[in-house]
Amino acid sequence: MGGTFDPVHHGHLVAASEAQAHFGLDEVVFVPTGQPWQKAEREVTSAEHRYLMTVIATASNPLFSVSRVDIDRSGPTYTIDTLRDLSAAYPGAELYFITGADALTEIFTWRDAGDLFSLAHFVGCTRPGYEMDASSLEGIPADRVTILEIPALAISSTDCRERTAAGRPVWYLVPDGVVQYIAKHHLYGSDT
Ligand SMILES: Nc1ncnc2c1ncn2[C@@H]1O[C@H](COP(=O)(O)OP(=O)(O)OP(=O)(O)O)[C@@H](O)[C@H]1O
Ligand SMILES: O=C(O)c1ccc[n+]([C@@H]2O[C@H](COP(=O)([O-])O)[C@@H](O)[C@H]2O)c1
Repeated sequence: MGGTFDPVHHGHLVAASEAQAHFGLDEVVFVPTGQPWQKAEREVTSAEHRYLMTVIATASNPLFSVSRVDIDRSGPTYTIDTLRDLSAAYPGAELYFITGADALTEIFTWRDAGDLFSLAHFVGCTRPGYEMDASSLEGIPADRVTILEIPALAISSTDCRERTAAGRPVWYLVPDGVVQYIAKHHLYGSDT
């Protein structure tokens, strides 16, 4: 599952769990972005903080792991590179790239988009507030994409950051350890 995870929240974790169960995946690898070039206009928290929060959030699930491939590669993060690196790390594995339906509808703006579908099956998880326009998926080979209906959790990293900055709680929106990590490192303008 690719994401900026700034911070990781329960919407991400539920999407990963549902995809794992639906496809019977052996493992879900969370891949925090290094430099999310389509978010270049905004400030993104350091990759190490985002990586560590993702490790904390996933630590209790034996089927979840976190990869550093995107944060250890310099330059903008492109999924084509992510998938090539993961193919090399997991030779012979059948890869599923899990993302939100909102991100999937943008896939033809991604680098080398036409080459992505030979490397992985794409899973777009439904997300409250995002109506899926089926026509945006027309260019994807039908056998390489699945829209997966998941329990609706209207949580976003943006809202978690804004709540923290305003001194409002993010308990139960993100895992407990992530709440504590945010406070310990004074992320997102938290003052405790
Ligand atoms: N509540 C959610 N339900 C389903 N999918 C989600 C949810 N939140 C995020 N995703 C998906 O997870 C992937 C990684 O998300 P990302 O790290 O960008 O989080 P975000 O909450 O969308 O962040 P931000 O608000 O900072 O843009 C994206 O493909 C996104 O669509
Ligand atoms: O490959 C690209 O050009 C590309 C452009 C935008 C987003 N992505 C990937 O889409 C995933 C979700 O991204 P984001 O920014 O919504 O967290 C993440 O794995 C990104 O690396 C990939």
